[in-house]
Amino acid sequence: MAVVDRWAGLGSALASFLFLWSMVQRHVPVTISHRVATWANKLVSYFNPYVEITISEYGAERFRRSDFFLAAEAYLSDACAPRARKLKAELGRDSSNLQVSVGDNDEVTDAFQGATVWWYVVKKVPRSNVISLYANQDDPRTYRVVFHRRHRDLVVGKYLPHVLKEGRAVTVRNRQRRLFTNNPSGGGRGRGDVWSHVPFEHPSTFDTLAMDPDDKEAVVDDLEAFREAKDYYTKVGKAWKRGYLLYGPPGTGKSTMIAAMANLLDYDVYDLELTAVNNNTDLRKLFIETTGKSIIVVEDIDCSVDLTGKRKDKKSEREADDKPKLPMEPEKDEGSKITLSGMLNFIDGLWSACGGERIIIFTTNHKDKLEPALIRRGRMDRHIEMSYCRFPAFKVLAKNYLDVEEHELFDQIGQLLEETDMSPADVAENLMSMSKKKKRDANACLESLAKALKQAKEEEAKAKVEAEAKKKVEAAAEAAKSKEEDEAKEGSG
Ligand SMILES: Nc1ncnc2c1ncn2[C@@H]1O[C@H](COP(=O)(O)OP(=O)(O)OP(=O)(O)O)[C@@H](O)[C@H]1O
Ligand SMILES: [Mg+2]
Repeated sequence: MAVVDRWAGLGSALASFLFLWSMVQRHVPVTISHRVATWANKLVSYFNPYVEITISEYGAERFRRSDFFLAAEAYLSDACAPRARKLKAELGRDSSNLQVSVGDNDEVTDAFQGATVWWYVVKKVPRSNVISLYANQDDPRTYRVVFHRRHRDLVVGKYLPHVLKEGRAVTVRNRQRRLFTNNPSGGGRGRGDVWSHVPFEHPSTFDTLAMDPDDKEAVVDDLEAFREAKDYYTKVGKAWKRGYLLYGPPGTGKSTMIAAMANLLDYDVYDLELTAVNNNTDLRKLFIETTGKSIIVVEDIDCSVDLTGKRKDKKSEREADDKPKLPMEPEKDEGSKITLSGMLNFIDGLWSACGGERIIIFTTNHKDKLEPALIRRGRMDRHIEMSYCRFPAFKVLAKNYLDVEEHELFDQIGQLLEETDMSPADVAENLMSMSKKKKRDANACLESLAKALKQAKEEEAKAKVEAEAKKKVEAAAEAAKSKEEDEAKEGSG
């Protein structure tokens, strides 16, 4: 501790000064003691050639850790941790590598363009009767950066920006991507509690996603263009975000595609459960608490809440209120009160521009049930249809599941897939079926698929015949009824 040794003498002088100072404070009026304090500061800085900058863990936004503090922490762990004596070890990205950072109350030295900089990590211990407002349960920490005053311009103008840039780069490198889900509204203890998260570890990629190759390429191009388009969005005056509507029958790969998107872009995923959000204000809070480089997903948007924008019939509401309630039945007010306008605000209101680099995805099985305002272009910029498995998509699945690119059954299966609607999930299930020897065998799996397709085709044809027959019976009954009515009219006339 070179700095501290050199100024040890000054330390004891300061201790005597502080004693005298406490006496002065007790007996001298406030204005005079304030002046003495100012002179004392000037005196110390005259003799002390070292300058100190502090970086607090919680800045002006008391509930959120300061970006600069986090960058400094990452920078120190990467560049300076090897020289520190007290280290903290944590699991990093993918839980496979170890992250080492500088321990509390330790000191590390860094060199930058001929200047030496000392970093001190100081933990602030709160007074015992103070209730902490910080989101994190740990006591807040502060970095003290100490350097000679002749390096002031270098440190402020170049070194600290370098720390910020490098620290951010290290954070991105070590980032463990996360899958967030919202906690029920009102259940959290503070702002930091609105989302819970687990590591995001879905293996899906666009290579393993079965869909038409041209459509797939178009989606990948669109995502990559979005990622690079920060300047473009600024130029045209648009918030840097993009909306996707994924629609199609169950098991066609909508959720799988979201995971592939997150893996392609290296983004976090926020899975928003709308039924757990009480009202528009809570919805906005949730949005504010998301970070950039993320995908916000609302699955099955048509089933989540009533977003038709229509007011409910007053009479039916009153009737519902009059019905006797079970003891455990929640009060009506406890339900979700998210409105269409709240949802539209969520997608493209002023708040939605905060942070930038966000993708919002809605999924649905019934696109036609959605309020057109919710999914108009500009809100949901791209509508992607995920449909039943056809031959090109099947080839991807056969390659993934069986490692087979050509097979004598391919023609037959291709033909059947054009004539029958089977979801990729069902096709995949058949490709995973085991042969009698409990070993995955390509021939057996493809035969099982062909058999399932033939069966599905027969069932479809049977259902069609039955539906037509039912239609005919209904039409005949209708005709007989109207004939009877006509005869009755004639009789009475
Ligand atoms: N296009 C696809 N490519 C690869 N695998 C698929 C595809 N579609 C479905 N699967 C497989 O089927 C399973 C179910 O698919 P997924 O959950 O993505 O369907 P979904 O469209 O989201 O269905 P739902 O509408 O019921 O939510 C996945 O785990 C995946 O293994
Ligand atoms: Mg799904």
